Amino acid sequence: MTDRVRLYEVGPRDGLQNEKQVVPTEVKVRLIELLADAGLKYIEATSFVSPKWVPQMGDNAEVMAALPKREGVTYPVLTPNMKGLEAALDAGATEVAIFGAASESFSQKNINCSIAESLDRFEPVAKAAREKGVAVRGYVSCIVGCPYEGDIAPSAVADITEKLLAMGCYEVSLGDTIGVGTPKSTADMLEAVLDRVAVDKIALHCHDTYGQALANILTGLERGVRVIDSSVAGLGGCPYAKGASGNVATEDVLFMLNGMGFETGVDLEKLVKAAWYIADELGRPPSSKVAIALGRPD
Ligand SMILES: CC(C)(COP(=O)([O-])OP(=O)([O-])OC[C@H]1O[C@@H](n2cnc3c(N)ncnc32)[C@H](O)[C@@H]1OP(=O)([O-])[O-])[C@@H](O)C(=O)NCCC(=O)NCCSC(=O)C[C@@](C)(O)CC(=O)[O-]
Repeated sequence: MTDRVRLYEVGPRDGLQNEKQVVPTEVKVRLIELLADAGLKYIEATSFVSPKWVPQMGDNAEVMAALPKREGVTYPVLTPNMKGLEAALDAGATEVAIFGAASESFSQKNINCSIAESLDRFEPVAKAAREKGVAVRGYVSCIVGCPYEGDIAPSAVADITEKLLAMGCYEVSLGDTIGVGTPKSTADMLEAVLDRVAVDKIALHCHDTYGQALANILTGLERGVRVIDSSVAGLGGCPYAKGASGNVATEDVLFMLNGMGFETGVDLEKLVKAAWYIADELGRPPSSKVAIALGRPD
């Protein structure tokens, strides 16, 4: 049996949230269509956060209303609190994500509360979502380094991961928000987490700021991680983490997984088409090696 990896596409949300220029709703929706055409089954579509904090996601309800209806495709959205959850449910979300951090300072900057307060906010969100049959994913930011505090203790990542799972998250995505991880720090962090949590509950979410993402993902794959977050064309960055530019590009991850014989169900050629589409819309080339190497499709 071929080993499967689930690619969880974050381009339309994590990828675009930091864009300074307004990206029209129809461009976001067309991107999502192209990603679904490429075979991606999890496409994080938008976030229900404060439009004052992240204006680019202010068209969340419009994006949700225009999503392509595709069998077997899930469009998760971020919901930091009950207000976000209610709006997401009204917009028809079937999967939501709560997002915490292993760093106190990052938690304050990103969601305006401490880690403990964030968990108090997430608890009712997770409960209400699950009561409505809506799946809940968890995120932990700053798994190896924080833009404000520097190195993060692996035990802090394990602590919050356990708490998010205890709240009913079906999996927790571990985010190297500013891409400072290396295979050594990623391995140390994973060792602490996997000591307490089953590997099939864990996803990796690597930013490629320092060119380490593929190596860090490989470190995760070698330890049994089989869900990888990535962003088409290498779009991305968190507005509350200076230097967080560039999620690992989905097409770079896919090229590696194909070469290693992993099954993903994603078509590289169609994915590269999506990468060039959004790059052209943003007026700059994709920041992924693979999209550049394969070139703009005819
Ligand atoms: C969390 C809050 C809302 C707290 O923000 P707050 O100011 O503490 O919230 P509040 O409850 O005091 O409300 C203040 C105002 O915001 C409104 N409000 C309150 N909640 C919502 C909501 N859900 N949707 C829309 N509006 C909302 C609320 O109605 C009120 O409006 P006002 O009365 O002033 O007009 C704020 O800090 C926020 O929106 N932060 C943005 C966080 C964010 O989106 N960050 C980027 C995503 S995380 C990420 O990228 C990392 C990740 C996941 O990819 C993994 C990784 O790479 O590490």
